Amino acid sequence: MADHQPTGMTRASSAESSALSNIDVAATVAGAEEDASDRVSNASTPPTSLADTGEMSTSSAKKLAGLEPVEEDGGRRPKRARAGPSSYNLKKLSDAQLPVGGTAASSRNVSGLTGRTLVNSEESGEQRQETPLEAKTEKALDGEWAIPADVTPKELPARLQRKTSVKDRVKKAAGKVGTVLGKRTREVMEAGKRKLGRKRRDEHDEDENVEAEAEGEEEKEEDVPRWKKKLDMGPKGLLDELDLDAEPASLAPPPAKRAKLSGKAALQEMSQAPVASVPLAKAATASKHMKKWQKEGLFAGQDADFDPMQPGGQRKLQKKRPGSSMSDETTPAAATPTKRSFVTLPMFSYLDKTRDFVVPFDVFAPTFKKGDEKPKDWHQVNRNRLVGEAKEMWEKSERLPASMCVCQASEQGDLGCDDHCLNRVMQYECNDDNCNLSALQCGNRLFTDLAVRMKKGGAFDIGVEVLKTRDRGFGVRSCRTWAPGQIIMEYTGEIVSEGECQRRIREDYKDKQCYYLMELERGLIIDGTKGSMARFINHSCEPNCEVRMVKVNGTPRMGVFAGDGGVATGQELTYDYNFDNFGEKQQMCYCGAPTCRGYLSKRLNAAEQKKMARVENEKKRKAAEEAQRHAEDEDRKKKVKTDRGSSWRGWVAVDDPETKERLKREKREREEAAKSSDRARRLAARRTSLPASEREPLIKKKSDAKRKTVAADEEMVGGVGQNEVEAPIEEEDVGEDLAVHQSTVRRGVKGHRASSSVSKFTEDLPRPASAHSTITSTITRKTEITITEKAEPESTIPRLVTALDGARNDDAEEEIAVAVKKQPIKDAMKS
Ligand SMILES: C[S@@+](CC[C@H](N)C(=O)[O-])C[C@H]1O[C@@H](n2cnc3c(N)ncnc32)[C@H](O)[C@@H]1O
Repeated sequence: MADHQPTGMTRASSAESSALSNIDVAATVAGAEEDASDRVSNASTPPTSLADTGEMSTSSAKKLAGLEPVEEDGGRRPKRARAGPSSYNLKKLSDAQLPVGGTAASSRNVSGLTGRTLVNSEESGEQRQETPLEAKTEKALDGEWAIPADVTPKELPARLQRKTSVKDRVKKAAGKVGTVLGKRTREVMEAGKRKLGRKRRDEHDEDENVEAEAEGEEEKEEDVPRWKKKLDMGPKGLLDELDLDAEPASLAPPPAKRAKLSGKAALQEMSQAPVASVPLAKAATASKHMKKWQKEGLFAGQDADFDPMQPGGQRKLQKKRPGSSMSDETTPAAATPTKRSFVTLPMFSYLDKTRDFVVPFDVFAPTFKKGDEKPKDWHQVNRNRLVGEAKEMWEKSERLPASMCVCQASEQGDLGCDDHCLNRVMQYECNDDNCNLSALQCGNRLFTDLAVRMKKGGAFDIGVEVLKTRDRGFGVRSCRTWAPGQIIMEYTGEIVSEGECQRRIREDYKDKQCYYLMELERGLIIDGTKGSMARFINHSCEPNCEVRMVKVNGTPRMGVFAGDGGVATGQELTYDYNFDNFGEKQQMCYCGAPTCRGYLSKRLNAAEQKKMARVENEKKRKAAEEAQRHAEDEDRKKKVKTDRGSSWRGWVAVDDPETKERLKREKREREEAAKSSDRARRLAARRTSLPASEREPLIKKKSDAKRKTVAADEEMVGGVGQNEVEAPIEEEDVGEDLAVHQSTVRRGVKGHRASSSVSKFTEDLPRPASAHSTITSTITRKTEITITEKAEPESTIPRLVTALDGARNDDAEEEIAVAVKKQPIKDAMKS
């Protein structure tokens, strides 16, 4: 674009080059737009809203801008111009009168009239009288704004260039969201108009503003009329979002709380792995209703080019000191801003460039939530303590001479002392005595890094938290990312001897479900019962961490390091326990890994694994065979069932010990019943062969009240008929065989009580289907039978039965019953 634009062109470009200008144009009703173009062509009335600002403002502004020739009507605005929207805007004004040594866009001053504008006017050689207002304005403007004409836009101070970029960005953004923005802006405009009220008042306000501007004062927020604030902000703060009114850094008033970062700085900050000592950043604005923002969290610990899925990337990271606080902040590698590789939210890049954008605090907060269960009986101790004889053992132990590594500093800026470092191989941490590299160059000072992080003590420095798992007790979750090989924490506790450890298992921890014992060195064990958070790390057969011993200044220490794949935010930390089982019973493993060994057991070497695989295969083969057999059995059973018809109830699973036992019992009972029945039959047969006189009464009634019942029962018994009465009770049978006897007798009685040497017995028996069923149904009831003497001759009962039988016939049933009632049974028997 040329340095100077024709009037119409300037306005057009101004409208294009600013989102706000676009908005204004869009907000203007179609008719107004037509009018505007008319006005441009006539050059009598400027096509911007400036034209609507009334006499004073129009004249002064136009003159200032050098855009307006002589007004034909003496400064009075044409009527139709008045009908346009009252969207006077300082930015538009400033855009309208640009450019010096660059495009309108590149030199727009968002604060309104610029010193540059005035200088340009002069430089352009316009011969006109400087008005008092112009003079006043020029005087008030900062000298900094007077830019020599030969300065190209590229040479402009950064803050001025920034304006250009804001404009460009806004233009771009406005173009993208054109329709939405246009619609919203129209709404904003309408809202503004409604608020404005009467036009005259508007004009008055606008004039005031122009004057205030001309005073050369920067537009302070409090000075801006309320209507303008509303107009600019919109009801939803739309324009504020776009930050169009941003002042150049040097001119803007100091921020309320925190200086805004430039887009580049913000990008740089975000792209670097924050080490994180500030869990909660201060609110971005002074308003207490504003959301609080967390400075880090989601990407904490994540280097910009960290991608665990890329093996190449991992190696690269491993070469640097991975994610350590020192590497983040001080190493040359970390100081270089790197490109972010993670996927960002769609609007992120835009916000990132224009705002101090931070991750909302509640995206991932490493804190206990209300109601989360906390571990009990945990005495946290973050450093090792030698206990008992371990102390002496430690003092007596042989100290190896300090090794010296020969690593060289990397020319590419990567960290030295990598996997080939002699100290590293010997599990020694480098220090100034055993390493030639400086702390910043050496990659084998992980415990030193850890100490720095722990000293900071922020939530993201610690970076892990204890949480309850579903099925494995408590576990440890990561609240940030950890690069491969990075130290996460130290496993600390009481260092005890092996003997003491055994004693504790036997005595102190005999009722405990979990042990927190970890072998440190031969003969020395760390008991993490009183120890660090690392004691809560669970086992996995496919872990994401490893636990290693490192000698730090000669002292063995146990560290938890991120595995080869790194650890992502929110993952549970796990390592392979390689469990030495203290008890007989093996613990089931619930790690859920595809290659889970099934138990918390020792890791096997190759030969053991082979053997194990063989055993497993054998097991599988057997299981398959068994399944096959089972399927065949099922088929067979099905076939048999169908062959036998529908009444067949199926086989009994004799494999079941309970069923087996039941079947045996039932069989035994059946046999015994049959035996008793045979015997009863035999005896009955013998009894019936005896004469009645030889039969002695066996049963006597206890009381009169019972007599009837007994008699009735006896009668019923008799009624059953000789053939069915098969239950003489033998002397030895009394009591022990009573159940069998009763069941075979089928008396149709409800119950009997046998006293004397006989046990009590009550049973429901089915009524006999005999010819006397009508009678028996009337007399069936609970009966007490007393067997008078144990040593009753075996023939007594059959005799009694016989007696009744003898008296029995269909016609005499009632009489017999009555007769029995009236006399003692003994007599009845005799008679
Ligand atoms: C050192 S503790 C780990 C912390 C433990 N979860 C707690 O709540 O204190 C080891 C015990 O955790 C349980 N555990 C750890 N990893 C497990 C896994 N993968 N499957 C089942 N249990 C596990 C076992 O009971 C084991 O004895």
